[in-house]
Amino acid sequence: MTPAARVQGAIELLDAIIDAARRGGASADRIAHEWFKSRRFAGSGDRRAIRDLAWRAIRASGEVPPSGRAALLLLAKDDEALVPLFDGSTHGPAPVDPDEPVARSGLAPAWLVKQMRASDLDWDEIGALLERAPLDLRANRLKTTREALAESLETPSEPTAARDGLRLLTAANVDRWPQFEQGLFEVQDTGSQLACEALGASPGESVIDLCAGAGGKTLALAAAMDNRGTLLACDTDRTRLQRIPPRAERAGAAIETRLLNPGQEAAMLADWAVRADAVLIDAPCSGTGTWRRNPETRWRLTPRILESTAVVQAALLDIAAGLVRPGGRICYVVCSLLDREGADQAAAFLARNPQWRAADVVMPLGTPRGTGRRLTPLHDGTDGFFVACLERL
Ligand SMILES: C[S@@+](CC[C@H](N)C(=O)[O-])C[C@H]1O[C@@H](n2cnc3c(N)ncnc32)[C@H](O)[C@@H]1O
Repeated sequence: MTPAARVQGAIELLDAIIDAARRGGASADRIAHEWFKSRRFAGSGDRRAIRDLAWRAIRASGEVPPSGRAALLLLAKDDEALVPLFDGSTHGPAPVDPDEPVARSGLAPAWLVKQMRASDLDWDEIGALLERAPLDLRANRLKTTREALAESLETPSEPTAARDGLRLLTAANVDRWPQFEQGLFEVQDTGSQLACEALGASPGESVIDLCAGAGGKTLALAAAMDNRGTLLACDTDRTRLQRIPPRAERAGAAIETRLLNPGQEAAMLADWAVRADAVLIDAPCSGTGTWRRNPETRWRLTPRILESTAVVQAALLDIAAGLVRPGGRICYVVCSLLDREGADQAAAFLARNPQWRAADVVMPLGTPRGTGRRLTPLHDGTDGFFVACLERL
């Protein structure tokens, strides 16, 4: 493809991403995957260039842009090399009309920026949420050590602050590596690894991962527990939960799964009432801490979504409280940097549950926030997280 055709490709891909964001459709990653699948003529260099341009444009536009072309024109304002590629050539974009719309640059929708500023995030912190994320691995201690894994990799890496973590120093397609097939590692952000460590799950315990999704954190808990004790992964999303057994098999991890019906979680976990040593709640949230990976999700959030998610978060905390034995604990985690979803939720839980207290969040990174700790890309080089540890008296 010519450079101009790549720009036109990025415009068309962005149009599909913008449309999905407006309709609440598939994620940008999924759309890009499907888009390239139906355009086999694009070689790997074309794909990389088109994706790179599209993601740069997503990062630059704080609000949903009027069109893919308007988003690319925003990039062209600061990138002189792009302007001559609007050349009207056969597969390239039409020449620029000085009166046509250009997307507005910005970090996020105004209402969201306001919430972030109220959560004490300065402009540098918000800006860092839109930078590129590094690629972190977690060595699977059920099968190897991080030192042995690092030595076996052809790509250079360095240890992270997480117990089993490695950060790759160059980009790589890790899911094609034999070490991945053998279950020697998982791809997992350092912040996510630290959130799992904060639960302090140990061998022999009875542990629930209440919002396990596809099991990213459950696998880390299984490794911490050395497969001894009981580890139950729950979720209300069947498709996600179904991904756990094959992943657990590859990792050699012992994990039970249980699908929950929304609104009936406590009843469906009645056999676990007041029994768990520890419950991890990796609650559904706005995902403001993961914009480095999914920058278009900030176009999808609304105050109403934020409020309804906060209601679910509070309910999950109360459900978890009914599962924990006296002396047991909850680790409440959100990949969000908004206090509404993090520190305020933990504080509200403690206010309505006098038989619970805040415990220290044992973590080598982060800064105190309310009764918990906050990890941010700028301060800690991780995705953004809030983590609180709560203990039943
Ligand atoms: C942040 S994601 C979990 C990610 C997962 N722990 C991981 O590390 O990959 C939040 C999950 O909560 C689940 N969820 C939403 N409402 C729930 C509920 N009422 N009970 C249990 N899980 C719920 C969602 O389906 C989603 O998979």
